[in-house]
Amino acid sequence: MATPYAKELEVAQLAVQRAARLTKRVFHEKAKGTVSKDDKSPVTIGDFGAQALIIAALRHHFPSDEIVAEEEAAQLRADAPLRDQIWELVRTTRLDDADAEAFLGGAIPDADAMLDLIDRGSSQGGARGRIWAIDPIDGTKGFLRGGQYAVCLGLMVDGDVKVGVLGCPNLPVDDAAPLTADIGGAHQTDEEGRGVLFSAVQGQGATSRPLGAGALREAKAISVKPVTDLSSATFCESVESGHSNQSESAQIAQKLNITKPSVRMDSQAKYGSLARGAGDIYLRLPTSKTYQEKIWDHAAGDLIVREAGGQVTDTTGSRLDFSVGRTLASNKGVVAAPAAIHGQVIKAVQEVLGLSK
Ligand SMILES: Nc1ncnc2c1ncn2[C@@H]1O[C@H](COP(=O)(O)O)[C@@H](OP(=O)(O)O)[C@H]1O
Ligand SMILES: [Mg+2]
Ligand SMILES: [Mg+2]
Ligand SMILES: [Mg+2]
Repeated sequence: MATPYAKELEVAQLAVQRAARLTKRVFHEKAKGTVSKDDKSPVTIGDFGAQALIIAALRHHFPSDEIVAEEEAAQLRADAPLRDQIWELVRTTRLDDADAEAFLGGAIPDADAMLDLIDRGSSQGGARGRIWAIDPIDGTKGFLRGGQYAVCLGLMVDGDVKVGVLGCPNLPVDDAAPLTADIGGAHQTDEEGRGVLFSAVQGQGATSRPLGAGALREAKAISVKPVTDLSSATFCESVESGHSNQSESAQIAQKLNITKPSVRMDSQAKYGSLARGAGDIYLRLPTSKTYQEKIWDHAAGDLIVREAGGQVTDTTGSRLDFSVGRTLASNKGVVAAPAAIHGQVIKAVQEVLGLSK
């Protein structure tokens, strides 16, 4: 019997790898074609281009699947120079391996087809059927700042995440590298030391491998690091204070007798770092009463950490619920940690947030 979701996994890994290749080209450009969206958040030509390439591969293999993706093409339809800049990137980005490129369905025919592909990510999500969640660049602010970012893809079936893939071009390849926020000294070029592809299928464990430019590289099984002494634990959180309450996380760390300062890192690279034992705890504490986390910001990372032996819940201790639409409308915040200590962390979170019963 074939391994469940083997094809979805392979398509997702290669699609993320190809999209990451496009984002790396933009990362090294001075001009990233940044425009701001109606919610004042930034988006670059890399976000749009990566979304087009990923959706092209998904449509080729799974044409009747639904897609929830962060970006939309409306702004591009009214801005021909921006559209053409993105089209040039998309047209010229492919995997080095001809078989892998052909497997993804080959080239997008023209700029209009590219816009239509980007707009295929408008599903409202929900509890029924096969729905992909795409964050073409998670951590756009990190991407613009020269820090960490991630190309994120998850597949939900009836609201339950079955496949998760994260491409992290700026994380060290070495799973044992200590967790640092910066992207490695100037000596580390892209090729030699950076770029990781994390993936997981529900019930089949989690892996990491070097992010390649062609066929998939050799994978290794990964797992969270067992924490014996909480006071020496490393906890990570957003760089952006607008995305997570950093004073509350400091209070929680204090309650847990954690002495090391937090590692502030953009994007779902935090989930990947936990899954391979580089970080121990991830705290994402609400900064507003009304903000609802997007499903594309968490679907892949949630599965990868849980398949690596971690536990991921919101601040009340409930699992993240991906079945209610484009947002985690029934959750508040995120707490991720090795399963053995998650209960202790949640207790401290609830005391500081005043949620304890
Ligand atoms: N008020 C808020 N609270 C939590 N997350 C927020 C937020 N405003 C924006 N975000 C999300 O935070 C994501 C980045 O997370 P992190 O801080 O861990 O890097 C952004 O993803 P994008 O960069 O894809 O837009 C965005 O979706
Ligand atoms: Mg965004
Ligand atoms: Mg995001
Ligand atoms: Mg994004």
